[in-house]
Amino acid sequence: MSGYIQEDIDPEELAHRSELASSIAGSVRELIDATVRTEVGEADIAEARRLIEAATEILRKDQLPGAYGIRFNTDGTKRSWGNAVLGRRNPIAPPIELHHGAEFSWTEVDLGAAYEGPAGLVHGGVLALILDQLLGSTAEFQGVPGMTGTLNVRYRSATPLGRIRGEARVDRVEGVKTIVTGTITRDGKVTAEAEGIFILPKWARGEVSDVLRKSVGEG
Ligand SMILES: CCCCCCCCCCCCCC(=O)SCCNC(=O)CCNC(=O)[C@H](O)C(C)(C)COP(=O)(O)OP(=O)(O)OC[C@H]1O[C@@H](n2cnc3c(N)ncnc32)[C@H](O)[C@@H]1OP(=O)(O)O
Repeated sequence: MSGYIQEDIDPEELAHRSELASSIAGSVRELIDATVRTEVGEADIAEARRLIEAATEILRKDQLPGAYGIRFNTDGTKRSWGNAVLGRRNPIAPPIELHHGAEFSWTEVDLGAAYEGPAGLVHGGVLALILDQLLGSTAEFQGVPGMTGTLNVRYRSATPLGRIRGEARVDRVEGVKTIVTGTITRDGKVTAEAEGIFILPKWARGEVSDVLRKSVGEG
């Protein structure tokens, strides 16, 4: 599959690049929040736009030809820095950091003004986005990965903006299908429940390498 890239980068250099990726994305994330919440007038907006356009021009000096893809390094690590949920170089990613235990996987993340749907509440699509990745990565970590075939989300109660917790576990495996369940909680209360069916795609069946099958890495 194209988009899966093998690289050989010295771990120290990789750590440095990782730091750079997190720092630039963090700055832009801050900018997004500031943009959503700004009350400044026309002159300040014009000045901010000038500076943002100058920054964009600097970043455009050296660009990938397309999306970031998924990159494996010879040290066994994997990077999905462009991922819309996990990507450490992607400012529209919340970003969530996943933790994997033997029984379940979890994440905790602060969702601020940029993730609003109804007033003061997290957008339902954002919760579905997070659940999709969390459940999919849980299947991947357990060695039974797949593409999302179906994702059902039940929104039990509104989720106020702020710190949420997501948890997921593999419920069962049926051939090429992995059924994963999960929840979103806010202040200890379950606000959304999900069940996902993750299906090993045809192109990966029979030939999926161990590195791809259990290759959870950093976002
Ligand atoms: C190593 C691979 C890694 C993959 C990526 C890991 C990312 C990890 C991160 C993840 C987070 C990010 C996640 C993302 O963002 S993934 C991006 C969003 N998802 C997609 O783009 C998926 C698009 N769809 C497809 O690629 C194929 O249709 C898939 C792969 C889903 C099925 O393929 P195919 O159509 O060829 O399957 P089959 O005909 O052999 O049927 C096989 C079995 O599956 C049953 N079935 C079929 N379709 C569905 C369905 N929609 N719901 C429920 N069940 C379904 C079917 O009845 C049969 O069951 P049974 O009769 O045997 O009981």
